[in-house]
Amino acid sequence: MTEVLSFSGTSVVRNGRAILDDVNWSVSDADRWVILGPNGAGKSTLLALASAYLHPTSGEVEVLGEAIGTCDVNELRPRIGVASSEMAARLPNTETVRDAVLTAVYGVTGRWTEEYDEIDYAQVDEVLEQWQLSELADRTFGTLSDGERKRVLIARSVMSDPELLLLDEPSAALDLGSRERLLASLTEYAQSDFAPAIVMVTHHVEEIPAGITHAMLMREGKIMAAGPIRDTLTSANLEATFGLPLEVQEQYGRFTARALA
Ligand SMILES: Nc1ncnc2c1ncn2[C@@H]1O[C@H](COP(=O)(O)OP(=O)(O)OP(=O)(O)O)[C@@H](O)[C@H]1O
Repeated sequence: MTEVLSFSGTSVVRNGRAILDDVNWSVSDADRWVILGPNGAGKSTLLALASAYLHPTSGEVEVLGEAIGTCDVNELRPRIGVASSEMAARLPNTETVRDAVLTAVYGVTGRWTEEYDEIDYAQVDEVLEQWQLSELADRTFGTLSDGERKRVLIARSVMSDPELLLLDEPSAALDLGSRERLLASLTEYAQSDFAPAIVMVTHHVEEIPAGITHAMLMREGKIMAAGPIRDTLTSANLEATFGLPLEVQEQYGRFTARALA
């Protein structure tokens, strides 16, 4: 097992407040993590560190064996796949689905004069097929439904065979059918031998695909609980994290949670 993420004593301070507070966490290449926590808990800040877009105020962050602050992030970032709403906002609406995925090879958005090899074209076709996008390959990004856009973002994030995959709310705002189809694809991907380490953020336990192995619960910049998912995603831990009595249930590797009356 190789360690792909290591946080030790990591804090991020903004306006005198620790928005991430003394976090110690490690992710190995076989892990698939979900991060949950109330609004403002620090989940996006954690992902920004993991994607090498933010430096800690104190403590250390190592990503794929490179220490943030001393390494060349431009060499590191292409090794990390990121699917987030920020990435969606950067993709031009006029870009075709094929090019929106293909341009991940150079880490750019908006195809211009870059040259691609046969192997890139073969790879893009394979990835589009894997994420059920082949029929949409020539459609422009701006004409897609929310569910289709989410698929494009994930396809793009896996296009260059990343060593670490970060998914920020991959199924947020999807209708039930689109969510379930996306979760089935994510489950298949997460359980495949070629998948990298995965860290996904979500607001709802119902949006955790089967195949996720570990969970972290955050509140006010701190880790409330972290470890193997069944040990971590307990009613007591969720109650402490979200501040109300909650009951969590698991069936067939999927979770549900509801407030206790
Ligand atoms: N640049 C900044 N300056 C000041 N405060 C910030 C800054 N960036 C984030 N914060 C604050 O840090 C806290 C954590 O933010 P973060 O976006 O990481 O939370 P989150 O768990 O992702 O929240 P959400 O679920 O709402 O997306 C929030 O209170 C936010 O307002």
